[in-house]
Amino acid sequence: MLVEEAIGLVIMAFFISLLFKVLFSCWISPFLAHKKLKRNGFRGPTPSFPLGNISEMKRTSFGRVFECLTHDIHSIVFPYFSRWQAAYGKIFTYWLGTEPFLYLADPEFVKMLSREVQAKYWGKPSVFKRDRKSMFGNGLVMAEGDEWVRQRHVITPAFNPSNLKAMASLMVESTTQMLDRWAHLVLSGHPQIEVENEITSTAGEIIAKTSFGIDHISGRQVFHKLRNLQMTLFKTNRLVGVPFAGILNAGKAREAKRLGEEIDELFREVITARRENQSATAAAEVVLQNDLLSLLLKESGGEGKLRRWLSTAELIDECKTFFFGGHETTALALTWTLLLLGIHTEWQIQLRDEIKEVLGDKESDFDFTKLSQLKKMGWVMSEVLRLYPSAPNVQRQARRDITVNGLTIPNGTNMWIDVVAMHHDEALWGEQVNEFRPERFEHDEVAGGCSHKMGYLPFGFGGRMCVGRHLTFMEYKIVLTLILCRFSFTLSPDYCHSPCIMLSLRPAHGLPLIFRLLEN
Ligand code: HEM
Repeated sequence: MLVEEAIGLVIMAFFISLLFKVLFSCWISPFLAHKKLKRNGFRGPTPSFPLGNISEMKRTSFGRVFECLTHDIHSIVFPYFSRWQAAYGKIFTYWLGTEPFLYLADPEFVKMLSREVQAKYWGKPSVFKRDRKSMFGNGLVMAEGDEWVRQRHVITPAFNPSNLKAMASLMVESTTQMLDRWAHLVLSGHPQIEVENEITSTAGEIIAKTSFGIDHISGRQVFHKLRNLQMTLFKTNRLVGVPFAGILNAGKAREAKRLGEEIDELFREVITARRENQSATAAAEVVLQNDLLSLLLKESGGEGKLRRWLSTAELIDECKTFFFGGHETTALALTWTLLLLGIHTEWQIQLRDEIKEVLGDKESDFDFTKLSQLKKMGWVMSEVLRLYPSAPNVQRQARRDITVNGLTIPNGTNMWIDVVAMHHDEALWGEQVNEFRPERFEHDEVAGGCSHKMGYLPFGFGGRMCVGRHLTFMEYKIVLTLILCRFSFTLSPDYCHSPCIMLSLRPAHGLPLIFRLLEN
């Protein structure tokens, strides 16, 4: 009898402690954090627990088609932030489930924050780390502290322009295959092409080739599984930040986990084969492939904190990070560029003239080391990333209490820097803020004449700024040059303007363009 009573008491104690934990994480802890943020001077829409402000955020115009082709997109893609900005200004708090977020669209505040916290001491929101674990693992995007410093030191040299140059031929190869397909379609009487999918899969192929090589059979399988994983994760309607919400999507979560494990296993094979190959050819100091994985494998040595070496598990996470961080962002920059050039055909002519002047007449003789001389193309890219930034926000998490301008941001608060809002802020850019005017970058290549240097952040800021941006510059210029040399294009009447956010900023209904082959 005594034993039974004891067991009963243990079970009861277990359930009481579980109940307390649930109550604490779903209600007490968020309630205290909410009070603290209010006490520290931050206002914002009232949350309900455990959903926070998610209900209002779900009421978006996702997929709605806009009659007029406006570039004034902030209230389209972030209607809830736009409403809350009108009520609370450019700095306010909101809640994703039980996670507090500080919304920032004030460049001066971001500048002060950046001065206050060095890159190494920034956190990345734990809630997103958990949610996107199968995509990024503990790779560079999610790493923090000394781990981040070590990874960044090993990875940065791989993105040196001299290393990247060797990848130009991989980019030309994939792009040419895509353009041959387009030429065939045009010649067979189908000049209308849906370019978003085309560009995204070509950019996926380019990033896979430049990151880990896909000629090897395992590399190709990894590429297809990575694409599947992305579809699985982002087709799910998830309640990020809401405790136990994963249970509602258990099937999808299991599928993502399974795909993640299969991808890791395939990468392990690719990496093991490379390591074996590498040691076999070490004496001859041969780099077998011109990709990032080969360069990272070459970067080894040191111990402890200064260990300039990535384990197989770390290399797997970095390859996944490059794939997910690098291909859609670049593909969307190109897609939005084609939209804008399809409308502003005078810029197609200007860019073609520039290509002729810098690279000459013959595509087969192009010297891609001269890409940096394509200045106007650089302005076009910057202007496209201003109006339609592929990465629409930058995220951080406080790892200690941070005081800025007399306001204390409590430890653990997530920060959401709204890049779309700052890039469309009339107070920063003037009356013509929503017009496509690449020439604004002519006399100010870095900030396009924005009245605050932190008002233009397509690649983030501070020490955590995008490590892959030079690869993007190169890929963007190569792909666009090859397109412009073979085709002229206009926007199809079938295009439906509907910018939306699905992790990145994309056209919800794709981008159909009408192509015409140029005579050489
Ligand atoms: C148009 C193309 C791209 C855009 C708009 C973009 C944007 C960004 C942004 C906004 C960040 C966050 C910066 C911050 O937190 O301050 C970032 C980080 C990062 N990006 Fe990119 N990116 C692009 C292309 C690429 C490519 C091609 C790669 C790699 C192949 C890449 C790899 C990374 C990595 C690894 C980080 C994490 C850096 C760190 O935290 O130290 N990105 N990117």
